[in-house]
Amino acid sequence: MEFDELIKLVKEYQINPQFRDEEAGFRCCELALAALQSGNYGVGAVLLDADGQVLVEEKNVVFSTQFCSSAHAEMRVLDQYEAYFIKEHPPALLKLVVSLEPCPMCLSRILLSGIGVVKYLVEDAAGGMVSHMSRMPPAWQNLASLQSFYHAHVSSELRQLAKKLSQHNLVYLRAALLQQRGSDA
Ligand SMILES: O=c1cc[nH]c(=O)[nH]1
Repeated sequence: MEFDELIKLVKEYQINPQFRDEEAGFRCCELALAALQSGNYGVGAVLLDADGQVLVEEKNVVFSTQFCSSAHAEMRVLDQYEAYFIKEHPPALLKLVVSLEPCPMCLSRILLSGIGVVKYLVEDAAGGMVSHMSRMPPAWQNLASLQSFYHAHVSSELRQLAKKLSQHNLVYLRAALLQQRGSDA
C-alpha cells in the first residue's frame, strides 16, 4: 500500500464508540503513523491510568536519531512512566495499549514493570511474544500470572489499520536493522 493511502486511512478513520479500547487503540495507530513518518517501525503505545486517562504515549523511534535498539514504543512508555509517574500511579492499576503484540524484549520489560493489564491490537506472527508466553522461563511466567494480556476490544477496521501500519516498510526497516551491524545478510 502506498504511504499516502495509509495516511489517508488514519486521517479519515472514524472512532467506533461501541468498542471500549477504540479510542486508545486509535491513538496508538496515530502514533504508529508518526513513527513511520519519521522512518521507524509503525508501532505506538499508550499507558492509561486507573480512570482511563492517558498518562504516557510513545512511538517507536529506533532509527530516529542515533540508532537505539531499545527504542520500541512500549519501552519508551515504561521509561517515562517509571521516571515520572510511578509514585502516584501503582503499576497494577494501569493499562498499556499497544498497536502491535509486544516483542520478546518489550514483553520482558512489561513483566518486570508489573503493569496490570496489557492489550494489543494486532498479533505479530513474526516477532510477537505474548502468544508464546508458555515458552518464557518459569520465573517470568510467574510474573505473567499476576498480569492480564488481551486482544484489545476494537473494531475489525481499526485492527486492520494497525496491521497495515505495523507491516508498512518492513523490508526496508529490516535491512536498516541489519546494516547497523555492518552486514547486508
Ligand atoms: O515498537 C515496537 C516494535 C516492534 N515490536 C514491539 O513490540 N514494539
